[in-house]
Amino acid sequence: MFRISKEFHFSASHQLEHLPADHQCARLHGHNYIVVVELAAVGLNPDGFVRDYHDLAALKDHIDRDFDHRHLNDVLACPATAEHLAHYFYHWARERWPEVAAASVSETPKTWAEYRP
Ligand SMILES: Nc1nc2c(c(=O)[nH]1)N=C([C@H](O)[C@H](O)COP(=O)(O)OP(=O)(O)OP(=O)(O)O)CN2
Ligand SMILES: [Zn+2]
Repeated sequence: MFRISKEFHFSASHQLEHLPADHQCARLHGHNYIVVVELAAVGLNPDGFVRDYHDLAALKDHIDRDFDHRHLNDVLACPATAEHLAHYFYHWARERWPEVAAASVSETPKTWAEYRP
């Protein structure tokens, strides 16, 4: 199995309003997010790729347009946790590229959430 991944960055605010008021993440705050999308294939295409990294430019465009410097509570229909973001980016990418196997989101240098069906 071959696996490739590409990383995307954006900065955004969020507020986890469902958490208790004394939880720090119930306050308005922001992160420098990292999104990693992983693609996998048993064989390579004639170019020797799982898929050309360049094909993933549409995800960068989507992130730049709809996530970067946005308030994520206004973007997602569910609480903007790292888990929900990973789930969202997995499905967005998988609808376009069948090799997509997982998506991960980091909010801080110490935390990662992954969605992998
Ligand atoms: N499972 C999850 N837990 C938390 C999420 C999340 O999306 N999924 N999000 C938050 C906050 O939004 C934020 O990310 C704070 O994370 P935390 O690791 O607590 O950040 P700190 O920098 O304060 O961490 P310390 O190492 O404790 O300083 C919270 N939890
Ligand atoms: Zn946060």
